[in-house]
Amino acid sequence: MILELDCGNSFIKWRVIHAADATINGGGIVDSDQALVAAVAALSSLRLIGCRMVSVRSEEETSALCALILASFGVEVSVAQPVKEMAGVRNGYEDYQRLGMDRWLGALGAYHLAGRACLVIDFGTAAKADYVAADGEHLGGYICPGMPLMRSQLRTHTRRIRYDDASAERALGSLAPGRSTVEAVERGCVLMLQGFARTQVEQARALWGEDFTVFLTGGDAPLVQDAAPQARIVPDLVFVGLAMACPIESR
Ligand SMILES: Nc1ncnc2c1ncn2[C@@H]1O[C@H](COP(=O)(O)OP(=O)(O)O)[C@@H](O)[C@H]1O
Ligand SMILES: CC(C)(COP(=O)(O)O)[C@@H](O)C(=O)NCCC(=O)O
Ligand SMILES: [K+]
Repeated sequence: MILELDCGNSFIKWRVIHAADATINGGGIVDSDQALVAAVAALSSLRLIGCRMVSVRSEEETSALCALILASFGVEVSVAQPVKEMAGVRNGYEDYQRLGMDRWLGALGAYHLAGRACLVIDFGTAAKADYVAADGEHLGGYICPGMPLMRSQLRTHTRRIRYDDASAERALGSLAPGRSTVEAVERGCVLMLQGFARTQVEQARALWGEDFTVFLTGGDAPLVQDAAPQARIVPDLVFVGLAMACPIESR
């Protein structure tokens, strides 16, 4: 079995797959290193032969987690590293090392799955869009605040926007004009994300006509689904790219 980890700025997404056929044994989303170890250790008949990781966290946090995985499960962690080119995709950044590894792996995974031009939109802590042309050229992309950041900026920089998580969740039952602060903020931010998605799709259309595939991923992708009905929702897109970047021999 292989442990796969996607360490974002807010959460760690994890799953355990069988090395031979990549079928999924377990997985989840946790908010700390300790919670990760507890969740993975709770899997019955766990037999890890390796671990691969993508992280957009600091070097220190990333190596601390690698050390914890080694100490807890006895496996070395293979951490995905920036490259200029892989699997037919060429990194489009002026400095390829600066492109977020989650974005790069999402682009790799998308191009692998689609085999043609693709637009990847990832709604995590930040919202990201990346463009890969039909010939594999990564054209670059966009980054803006995602749902968690928009929400917390409004809460932190205003005096009268205050509400709890439970009412936030209830407010998203509809996108009608809000009749309370929580509805106004939560629905307003979702509309911002939807506007972002629509604009990206428009731009892809201007570039490529109808010959492209749209991928939606990240924890908040479901909030945006209606704005991009043609999109493929692929929650594990980064893991697709991660398996390509960090192959682990099964034995
Ligand atoms: N099961 C879930 N657990 C935690 N957060 C979730 C879940 N489903 C959706 N989310 C939302 O997903 C967002 C985080 O997305 P994610 O892709 O994990 O971000 P990051 O990679 O930046 O850590 C948050 O706004 C969070 O509320
Ligand atoms: C843009 C990001 C902060 C997104 O992080 P996430 O929302 O996945 O937690 C991450 O991809 C990153 O740190 N990128 C480096 C900067 C860049 O891609 O230009
Ligand atoms: K991410």
